[in-house]
Amino acid sequence: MTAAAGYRGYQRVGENITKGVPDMHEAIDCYKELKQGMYGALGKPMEGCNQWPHNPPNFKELMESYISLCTDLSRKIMRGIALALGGLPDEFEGERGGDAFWVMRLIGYPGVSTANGKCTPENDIGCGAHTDYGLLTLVNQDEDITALQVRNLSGEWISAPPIPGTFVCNIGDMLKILSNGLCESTLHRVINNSLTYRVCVAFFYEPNYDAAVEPLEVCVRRSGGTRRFEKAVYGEHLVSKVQTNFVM
Ligand SMILES: O=C(O)CCC(=O)C(=O)O
Ligand SMILES: [Fe+2]
Repeated sequence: MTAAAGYRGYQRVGENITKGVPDMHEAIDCYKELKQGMYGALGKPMEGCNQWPHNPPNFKELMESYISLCTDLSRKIMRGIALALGGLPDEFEGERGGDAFWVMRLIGYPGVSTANGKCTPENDIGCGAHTDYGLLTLVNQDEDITALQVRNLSGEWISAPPIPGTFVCNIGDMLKILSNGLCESTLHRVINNSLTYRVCVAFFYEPNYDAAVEPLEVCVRRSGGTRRFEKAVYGEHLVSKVQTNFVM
């Protein structure tokens, strides 16, 4: 994983940083591949090819069909969210999300005994508190380990235990802006206190890379008439986050 590779590929345990603190996880990061020069200077930092392991040989093919299924599912969920917000079903299509960018992280969290060399749980932070950057995240987590926590409105951390056969869906920063705060981008973190290695596949469904994201009129009306957020360019938001996420 290097900046030159468009931040794509494998990162060792401790290489990912959240708010200055190394995270106890390893990961393979993939992003929708951008055609060279497609978004000019805005796209440059994220240009590169995904780095798929050669073993197992069908890995790339399998992940690409997973990405395609997750993209279709996310698009459908976003249509439902658009209706729930009082908008049209295709509110998140066209210039906002018609060419949705995506991110996928295959994450492994060491069990406590290997993470810190001791056998007693020590609350190692697998992934520090953060909000996701885009519209919607589909979190596919190991079914037998509870490690993901979300912060509720009272400021308490509560567990999001895995429910077999389901995804946990996070709302991202861009949906918070578009909905003028009617949807909250929930703060969450991961603490793997189990003795077992935990695997999570997180699929992030994002706006178009160059989308200028601002509160939808219908959401401004429904939330009292005041625009709570300035316009943000998704690609700029992503790059600013990615560039502070790694020690290079
Ligand atoms: O491991 C998890 O359950 C969530 C990971 C996560 O929050 C992220 O990668 O943004
Ligand atoms: Fe997250």
